Amino acid sequence: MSADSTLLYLDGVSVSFDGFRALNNLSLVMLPGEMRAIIGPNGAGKTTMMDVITGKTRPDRGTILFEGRTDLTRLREAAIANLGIGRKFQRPTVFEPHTVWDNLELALKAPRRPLKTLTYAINGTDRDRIEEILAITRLSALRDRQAGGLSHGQKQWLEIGMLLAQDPKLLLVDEPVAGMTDAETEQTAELLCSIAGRHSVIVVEHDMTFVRALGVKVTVLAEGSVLAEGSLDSVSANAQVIDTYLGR
Ligand SMILES: Nc1ncnc2c1ncn2[C@@H]1O[C@H](COP(=O)(O)OP(=O)(O)OP(=O)(O)O)[C@@H](O)[C@H]1O
Repeated sequence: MSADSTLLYLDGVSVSFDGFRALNNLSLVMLPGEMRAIIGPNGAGKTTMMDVITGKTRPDRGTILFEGRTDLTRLREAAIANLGIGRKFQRPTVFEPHTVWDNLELALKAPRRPLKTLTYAINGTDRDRIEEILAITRLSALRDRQAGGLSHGQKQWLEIGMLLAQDPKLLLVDEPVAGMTDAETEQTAELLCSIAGRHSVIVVEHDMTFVRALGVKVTVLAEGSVLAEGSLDSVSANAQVIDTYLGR
């Protein structure tokens, strides 16, 4: 596929650590607005893939293009974040002493926004955007609650909301449902489905119930390369995927 119409284009990306190939000729294409689930065994290279996209790790070789033209391998982490690539790590990092609303307001003011000034005052548009994010993340009723008092799942949603406040074009989400209840897991799938389209989303997750609930194309990584790609049903029926990851 030509890179022109893609949001993210990885071609032949390799990374070695002390001679060990964490990514091995990895190629992957994401379209604007697409959500993709990445699965694979421990050590398959999922985190390393996120690291090369966000500039935390430099690939030894290969092409990584954003919006078909920006070469991410030449940019630093902050510059990549400024292009509109947001990342959510596994553990929630919200400002615990602050309220849910204040966390979202702080995120709106954070550096990605060109309007940031010391005299920033919240305007109606920002207020509407916070209301919208509260509704998406199901936190409207908890707006005045201290973030530290939220459940683990609610903290994860708040952090996703804080990333949404920065209006990313691409959101990378690492194991969002680890430690969540079944109900929270289901709600997280709904939340991510509701933001796909407006944002592209890459979700790394081991929880197959959650991946099924997302209902999106799945990429299976193993030994630093793509082992299979397609619907969860099709990759689950793939003999190599069963042998390497899902088990018989
Ligand atoms: N900075 C590093 N130095 C040395 N080896 C590393 C480094 N980062 C990753 N690796 C190795 O690269 C391989 C891929 O690791 P990675 O964390 O990307 O896998 P993963 O698919 O995210 O695994 P998991 O599901 O356990 O999170 C592993 O064998 C890991 O030990």
